[in-house]
Amino acid sequence: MSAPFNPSDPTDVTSDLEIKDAQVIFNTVWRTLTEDVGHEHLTFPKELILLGGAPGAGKGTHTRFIMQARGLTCPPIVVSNLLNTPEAQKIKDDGRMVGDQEVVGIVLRELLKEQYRDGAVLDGFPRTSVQVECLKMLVDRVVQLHGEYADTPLAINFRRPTIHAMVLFVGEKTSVDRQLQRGKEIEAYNREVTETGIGRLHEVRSTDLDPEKARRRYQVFKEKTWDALQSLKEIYHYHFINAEGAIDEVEANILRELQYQSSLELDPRTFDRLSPIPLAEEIIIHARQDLVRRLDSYELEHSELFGKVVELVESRFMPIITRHALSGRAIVNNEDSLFDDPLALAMLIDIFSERGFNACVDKTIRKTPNSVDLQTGTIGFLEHSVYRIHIRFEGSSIRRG
Ligand SMILES: Nc1ncnc2c1ncn2[C@@H]1O[C@H](COP(=O)(O)OP(=O)(O)O)[C@@H](O)[C@H]1O
Repeated sequence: MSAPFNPSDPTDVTSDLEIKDAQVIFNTVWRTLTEDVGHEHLTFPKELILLGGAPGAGKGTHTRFIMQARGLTCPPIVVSNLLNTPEAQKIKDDGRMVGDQEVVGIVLRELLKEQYRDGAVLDGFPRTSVQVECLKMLVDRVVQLHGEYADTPLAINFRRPTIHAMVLFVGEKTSVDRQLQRGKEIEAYNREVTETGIGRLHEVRSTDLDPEKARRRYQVFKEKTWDALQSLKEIYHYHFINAEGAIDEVEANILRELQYQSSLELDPRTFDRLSPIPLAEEIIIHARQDLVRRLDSYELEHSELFGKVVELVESRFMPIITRHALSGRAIVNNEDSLFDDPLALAMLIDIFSERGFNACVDKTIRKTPNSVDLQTGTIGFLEHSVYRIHIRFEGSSIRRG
């Protein structure tokens, strides 16, 4: 799945040395994990959403929204919260980055948890080009496991992984302003907790309180993380989000990016099975032209029947529908034998569509007893069809004078 390193490619920012580092780190982490949990428990999420962006870009703010959009209910994995040893804490306080081996080890172990089987959001990984290389190696291994377990009872735990990289972009000024704003918000919140004794104190990053440190964090992001995130573009579904705007604008940008992409996400066998069924957006493209063609063919080829259906709509349906003009909903029952011809029903639906109504028909068979065999006691029934037609349209918004 990962592209081989190509030194002549200017977009390939990873050096040979970093790849070697990554290989050593990844192999060490993978070996330890395999020894600890066993090969058949190396079950990683089916979907990984990698959330990247400058500090203050809004990763934390938008995580819940992104998870809802993807139907994920497990908690997000905030990588910096996992790095909570005293040494890591000191490094974070200085606005620097924790070592790759520690990060990769912790992240991979976390991803094995059952709750992330369908998908996980990783906030803040990968942050360096070595971490990107480790991620690629992880994905390659997971694809390999998918192949190994394909025709076994464990296949469902080893589905082909889908990787989305979502990068929220903001410039330095916004990044620094928002980090400091977050610092102020957390301080105000903590003051309230102290005064009222209600709630739990939140951790304040020292970089969120000091403009110089906040700027340094942004610089570290630009120098180490930005290119690493860019390199994900070549290999995974990459979503670049302009996150400079207001929260609802950013959410709209995210939603636009995360449109359903089943051809890329589903297992190829599942996709093949579903592909004969057209997508909704495909069938609506020519819907209007198709309707016009059908109506003209009714007029030209079945004018007598068409005339009768139009006449029936006018005399029997419209008076009832008109009475429901406020609500925009009417149900009309009809037992006319005209509709025993399926073409008449098709005409009815098309006539309503052309005039701006939505009609849908429910057919039931009504049985009326009409004879009894006195010898056997068997009752004979007369059957006839009843059509219940549900009509919807945009009702009047003016309800009172
Ligand atoms: N689009 C936005 N407009 C205004 N403020 C925002 C926006 N996105 C995030 N914020 C604010 O910026 C601060 C940092 O956001 P956060 O989500 O913690 O960033 P990150 O997780 O990327 O470091 C928070 O105070 C948050 O309320």
